[in-house]
Amino acid sequence: MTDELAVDARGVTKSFGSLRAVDSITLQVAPGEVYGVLGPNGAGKTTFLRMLFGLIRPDAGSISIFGRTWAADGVHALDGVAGFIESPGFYGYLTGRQNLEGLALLDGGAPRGLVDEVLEVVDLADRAHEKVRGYSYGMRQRLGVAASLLRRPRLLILDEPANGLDPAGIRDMRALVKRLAESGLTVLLSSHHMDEVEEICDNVTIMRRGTVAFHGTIADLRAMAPDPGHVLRTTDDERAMAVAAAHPAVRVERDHAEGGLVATGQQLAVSSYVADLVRNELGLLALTPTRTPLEALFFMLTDADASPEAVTA
Ligand SMILES: Nc1ncnc2c1ncn2[C@@H]1O[C@H](COP(=O)(O)OP(=O)(O)OP(=O)(O)O)[C@@H](O)[C@H]1O
Repeated sequence: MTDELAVDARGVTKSFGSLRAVDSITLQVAPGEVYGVLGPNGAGKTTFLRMLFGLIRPDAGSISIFGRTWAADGVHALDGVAGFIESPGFYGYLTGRQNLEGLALLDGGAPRGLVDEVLEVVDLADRAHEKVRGYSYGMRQRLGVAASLLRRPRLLILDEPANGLDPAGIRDMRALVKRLAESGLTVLLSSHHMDEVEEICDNVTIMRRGTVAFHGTIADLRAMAPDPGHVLRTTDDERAMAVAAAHPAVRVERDHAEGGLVATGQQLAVSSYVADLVRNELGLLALTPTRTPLEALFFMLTDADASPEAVTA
């Protein structure tokens, strides 16, 4: 049954006391796709993933994974699923390889060569003989992925795999997820940074206070994104505002918090405004992009004061 949905979650709800941490989430992940669950801290991402792993039970709704459910299949609902919630734990006094060998033994032993193979996939083969306590946070996260791969999963669930990583660590994790997806694995990951997922995910669900604020493809999301904004510093902001009157496609406002101006509009319109500033003999001290359009949209969708209605592209 290759065309069965990897994840089919419908109306999944979970409350803790009076707090509805996950409120009627419906989400489908097709086999082979990389799916992102995005949201700010406390949006309910981890609670949702914990329900997928059967660590907590939903109060309402249904979850099936490759057609299996907890109700009908018990622990077999997780056949073919691996991953980690929050950070994976390892023995610091053992090497990366020893940790994996120990885990493989607990699972009934791994076929010959599998530990080497997964170390290779996560790019830790040449560091596998070192003790894990000397590993960077990014290396531990990748070892966590290696441990999950020991089960030869069809679906990998990763809770904020790039959280706490430096830019190089984020780049490596992103490259790893891409490689895994190319090998045909289905990946469901959570994140609270748009830029972590926009390059690697096919579909995203953006969560806000337990509910779906957006659901669709990254391309759909890009189409909805607002115009890019630029922080502008000039030698005379007063005159720069006056020049803006001739450029109705560009919105120019004072940045009261940081000083200077913010010019918002399509790239070409902003360029023509800036050229006009130079023609008017205004000195241009800085022109830097503010948030990327997708980041700006993410903040709009998840902002506490934003409209709670879901947007489905
Ligand atoms: N076991 C629990 N008991 C009580 N409240 C909980 C429990 N687990 C989560 N919550 C609350 O549910 C809400 C959603 O938390 P959750 O951890 O799912 O969010 P998240 O999107 O994963 O956030 P983060 O990015 O910070 O991990 C939060 O308000 C959290 O405090």
